[in-house]
Amino acid sequence: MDDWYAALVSPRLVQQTVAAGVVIAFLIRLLFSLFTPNNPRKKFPVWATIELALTILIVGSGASGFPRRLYSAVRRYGGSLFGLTSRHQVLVDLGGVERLFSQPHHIINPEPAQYTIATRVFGGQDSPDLKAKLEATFKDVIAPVERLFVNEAAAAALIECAGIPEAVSSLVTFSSSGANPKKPPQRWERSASIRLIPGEQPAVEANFQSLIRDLGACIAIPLLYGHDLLNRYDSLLDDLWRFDNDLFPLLMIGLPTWAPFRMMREGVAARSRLLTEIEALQRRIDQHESGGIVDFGADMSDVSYAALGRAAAYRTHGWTLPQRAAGELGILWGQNANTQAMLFWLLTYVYSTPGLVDQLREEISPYITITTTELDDRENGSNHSIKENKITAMDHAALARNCPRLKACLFESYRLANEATSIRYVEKDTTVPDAGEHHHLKAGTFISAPHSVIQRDPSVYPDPNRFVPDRFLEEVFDEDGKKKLAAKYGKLKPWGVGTAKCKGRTFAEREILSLAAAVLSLWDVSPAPGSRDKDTNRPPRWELPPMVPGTGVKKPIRDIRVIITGRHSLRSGP
Ligand code: HEM
Repeated sequence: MDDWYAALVSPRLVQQTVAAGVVIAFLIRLLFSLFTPNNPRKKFPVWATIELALTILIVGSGASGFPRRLYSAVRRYGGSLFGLTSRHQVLVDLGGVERLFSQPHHIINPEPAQYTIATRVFGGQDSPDLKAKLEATFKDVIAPVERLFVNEAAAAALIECAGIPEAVSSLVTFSSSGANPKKPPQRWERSASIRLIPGEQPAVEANFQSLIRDLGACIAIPLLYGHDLLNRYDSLLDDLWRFDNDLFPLLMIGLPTWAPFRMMREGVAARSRLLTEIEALQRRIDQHESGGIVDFGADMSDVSYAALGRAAAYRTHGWTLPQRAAGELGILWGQNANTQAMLFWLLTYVYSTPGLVDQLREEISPYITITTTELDDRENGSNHSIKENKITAMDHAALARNCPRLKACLFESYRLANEATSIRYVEKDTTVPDAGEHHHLKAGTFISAPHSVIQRDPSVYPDPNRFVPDRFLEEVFDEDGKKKLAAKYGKLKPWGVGTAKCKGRTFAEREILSLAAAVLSLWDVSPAPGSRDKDTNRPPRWELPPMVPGTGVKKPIRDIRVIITGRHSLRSGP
């Protein structure tokens, strides 16, 4: 794992990129000081996105040397503040960032950054009308999401009815002799390029990222919008990931939607399908809420109160259906883009770390009940029976409460793959204390806090490129004074900070822990043999592909091909 990371971030490449970056930054500063346009709707400038990315590259991971010294010399402020202009400052590991970002919105405001993404990426039409509506509605559309996905009791209830045991029991549908005609592939299997491997016990080869990501999304989306949307909109998952992987980053760096290349064209087409379908859903919600006839007779009974509450707020403030669709695309994306990617990384790290799967299985086994049944497989042309394992009960609350090792694995996955950033707008002149210094920020400044800059800093996390979950484990005392292990976030901030901290965090963490625990309990996953393994006849080894920046969580540069079989120790057990 270290080798590929080292290759990816070779010092020469970093130096060249940084040198180019500093030159570009200078030009940006010059251009923007000369032609500072009016920014009446307080939008986060495109150049600030680039400045943020460059700062992470130059200052992140404990980087030192010439590029950092040069950048430090030309920046506007000092201490933890990096940035060339008074319009944007990047706060790097600022001690009081939580306090600063917890100030009321009339001083430090998250809404302008949200408006920027809503219009630059999610398809909202930039206009004084939409800006005014978002300002008036911001709190009312966030509150129902917070009530459902952050509140402990609500998030716990949501996970209980998510159908995780059933879904994970059929993570892959196979029989020993081929696809079972009575069991059509599950929705999440469709884009995983599944290949059945004949043999005594069934096995499949699959693209692990696609499979896990789509499994997570199939669990999560109905909890927000009901089952009908997923059933009715056949290409929902493909469109969502194309939008997330391809279009989102291009639009964030300011490319126009008419840019003449395939990635943009297909990304824009995926986004228009998403917006059309979400708009139709919003119409159905209104019909359902007003007691009228619902289009297609769609079942709206399981649409969440978060979706209904948001729809009510939109109606109150006069949002048009296309405006609502852009607002909802933001939530659909926010619910899935990071959560499902983190689930994939967690499982990949765990399966690829020798000995860890057994440790975790021991930790989670008291909270998951598995039933094994013997299936006669003769109807598929086989002359023996196969064993099928199913989860028949799960204690989700105990998994979240009593499994520190599993949680530590998740925290370590956040550290390696998560790239949370909080962006705010300074509405009133503000003083920022910073280790004895005080910086004075003027109203009209954007401030960004990239929380990931310390995540690979060796002075904070020794041996930073290795997956070492124990670094998040601490000994604590329980109520009876007994020592026990607990997983602690420490300096990690995967959910951002302050008033606009993630409004899905409780649910997201529980979804990931429960799904990961269920997959680990039922399935063995190993790397599929590559062409090199076939040539040399050696057993395949895990090789994690390089990571590239994503839209909140890093992405593997290519999918990982794996072999999935029912858990061996359950098959061969008594
Ligand atoms: C592992 C999964 C997730 C991660 C790492 C994550 C991370 C984040 C981060 C970093 C922010 C920005 C916070 C800031 O500006 O300080 C954010 C905002 C937000 N997230 Fe999440 N998120 C996840 C899952 C979810 C889920 C499942 C939902 C549910 C719908 C959700 C809803 C939101 C919302 C609504 C906001 C905007 C909050 C506001 O403006 O007040 N997120 N998330």
